[in-house]
Amino acid sequence: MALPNKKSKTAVFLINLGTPDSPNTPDVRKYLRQFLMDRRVIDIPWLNRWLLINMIIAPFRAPKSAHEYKKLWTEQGSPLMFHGVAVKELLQQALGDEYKVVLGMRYQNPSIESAAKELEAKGYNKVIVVPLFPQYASASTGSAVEEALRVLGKWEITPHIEVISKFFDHPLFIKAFAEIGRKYLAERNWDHIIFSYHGIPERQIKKASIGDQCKLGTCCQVYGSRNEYCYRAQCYETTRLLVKELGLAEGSYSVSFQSRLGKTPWIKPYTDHNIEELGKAGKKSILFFSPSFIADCLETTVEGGEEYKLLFEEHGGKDWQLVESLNTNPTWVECLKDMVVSKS
Ligand SMILES: C=CC1=C(C)c2cc3[nH]c(cc4nc(cc5[nH]c(cc1n2)c(C)c5CCC(=O)O)C(CCC(=O)O)=C4C)c(C)c3C=C
Ligand SMILES: [Fe+2]
Ligand SMILES: [Fe+2]
Repeated sequence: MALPNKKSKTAVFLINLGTPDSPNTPDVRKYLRQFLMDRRVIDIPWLNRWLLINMIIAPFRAPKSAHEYKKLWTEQGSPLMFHGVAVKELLQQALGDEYKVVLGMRYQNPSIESAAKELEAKGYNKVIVVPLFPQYASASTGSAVEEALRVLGKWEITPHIEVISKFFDHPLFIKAFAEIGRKYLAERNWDHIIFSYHGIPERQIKKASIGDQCKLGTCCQVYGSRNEYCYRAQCYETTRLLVKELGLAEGSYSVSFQSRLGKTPWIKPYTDHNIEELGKAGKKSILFFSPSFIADCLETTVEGGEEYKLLFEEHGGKDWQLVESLNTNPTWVECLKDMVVSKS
């Protein structure tokens, strides 16, 4: 007997980081608690992490972050969420009926567990897991995949699983970001261009060094099989490809890492230091790319679009322009489709 049609469908499981349910302090606190209790995000012993979260993050950081989230929030909610839902729908249309696309968030809602339940109930037996992080890091992709495998592994009939663990060099990912950036490059000459990526603690780079130990220096500027999973090397490679695609001149741009938390060393150079130095060096206009995010979020709109703009102005800068994220860019949807089809 032939299987019902729906059984032959492939499920596409998009996973993003997640965002609070609302910008109010209790929801932001709940989000930060779940996010930062993840041993891949704050990779210190459990008790130390618990104390840090309950003694510092929950009482002090949560209200401050809620204040930032209020600046980000729109009538449609959090951009990370509404762009995610829109991209899920666009990808579903692009892939057609042979696929079922769902979206789960690593932290808060809709959870990976609830998205997986929807698939299990319908009997999907092949799942393509797509963490929406261009560059692999244990704290982002690694955590999303760990959670997806935990949840999918509990199914009565365990599905065939494919994982797309990185796409920092996918030609359509590069093309999509370049398309958005080109609008601003055509408008005027910029004194400098920054490619800023979410930072991670240096020790997390060391832990992910397989074979050659990353020296956190110029070694990351050449990407290859020896440093395939070095997050910093993937960021430099995304930059190299974007620079090539956009035809930027050497010396007109820099790479740096943003959003650091705590006192331990994070990967360098730091974006805030980079901006201060550029301002002091007399640069008056900066175009700011954030190619570690595929949708606008707190780290692009508020940190990249507002806080860094102020910092630049405080150090003598005049014009600051954030390049918005991929959001619902059609080339980005094509990129997702291409990655899914190649795993089908
Ligand atoms: C130790 C702390 C953190 C690590 C490591 C980290 C890695 C990491 N994060 C992203 C993507 C995003 N992070 C976002 C927000 C955010 N990140 C941290 C901490 C770490 N991230 C915090 C505490 C927060 C919350 C905001 C704040 O209080 O500052 C977001 C935005 C989410 C949103 O709701 O808009 C994204 C996206 C990646 C890709 C990554 C590793 C490479
Ligand atoms: Fe983060
Ligand atoms: Fe490296």
